[in-house]
Amino acid sequence: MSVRRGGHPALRDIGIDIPRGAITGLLGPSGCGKTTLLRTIVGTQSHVSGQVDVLGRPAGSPELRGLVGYVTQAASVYEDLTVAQNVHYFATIFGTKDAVSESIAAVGLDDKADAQASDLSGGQRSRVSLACALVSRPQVLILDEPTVGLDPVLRADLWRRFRRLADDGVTLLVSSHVMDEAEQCDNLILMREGGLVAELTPDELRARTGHNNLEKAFLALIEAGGQ
Ligand SMILES: Nc1ncnc2c1ncn2[C@@H]1O[C@H](COP(=O)(O)OP(=O)(O)OP(=O)(O)O)[C@@H](O)[C@H]1O
Repeated sequence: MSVRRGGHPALRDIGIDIPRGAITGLLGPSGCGKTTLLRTIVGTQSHVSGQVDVLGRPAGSPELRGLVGYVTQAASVYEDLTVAQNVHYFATIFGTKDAVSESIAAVGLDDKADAQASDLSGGQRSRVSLACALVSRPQVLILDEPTVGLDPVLRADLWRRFRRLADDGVTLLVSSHVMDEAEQCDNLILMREGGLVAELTPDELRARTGHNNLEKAFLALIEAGGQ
């Protein structure tokens, strides 16, 4: 599929398969089209040509709403509500009020459940957004740079939670700038300037480039034009 944004091509002839129950990392330089690709899969992107199917249905189909969770790059929370009220709001929409506590616990915010969102740090707000996405118990979780602004301990903790979700059968697609996070992924989609550079595992990336360090491997692949 291809996407035009602002009259210019933002994605060009992308053809990928994202495996179920695994963590797929989406990596590439700023502006290469990562968010556009995520929005296309969620079904919120206009000017898409070609075909995008999610769980066997066209992206954005009404039946997919509770099945696909999306956490945008900027935390989207209601500042005048508490953490619990934010998550409860989405639980009400999806009919999953029994999942409120487990979703707040899953992002490590139990002790902040009654705090007003406006009083939280940036990293805590991001985690509220994630809890709101988890509360529908989605089968597919689309995360746009979910660990930006988080300290290394919290980052490692979130990646452990992502792994547990994948082990439970959830399909995760996670965009990142940080190549050490690529290490945590089962599969990698590497992009550049709206195009697909490669679709491979971290080990395949190392083998193809001869670099053990994934950052160096990615740069080598980019310089070689994805060949
Ligand atoms: N609202 C918009 N209108 C027009 N063009 C846009 C819009 N948003 C993004 N673009 C363009 O689409 C292309 C892809 O942007 P996108 O946000 O998908 O990149 P990205 O890889 O997610 O970047 P980053 O890592 O910086 O978030 C860029 O060339 C950008 O200028």
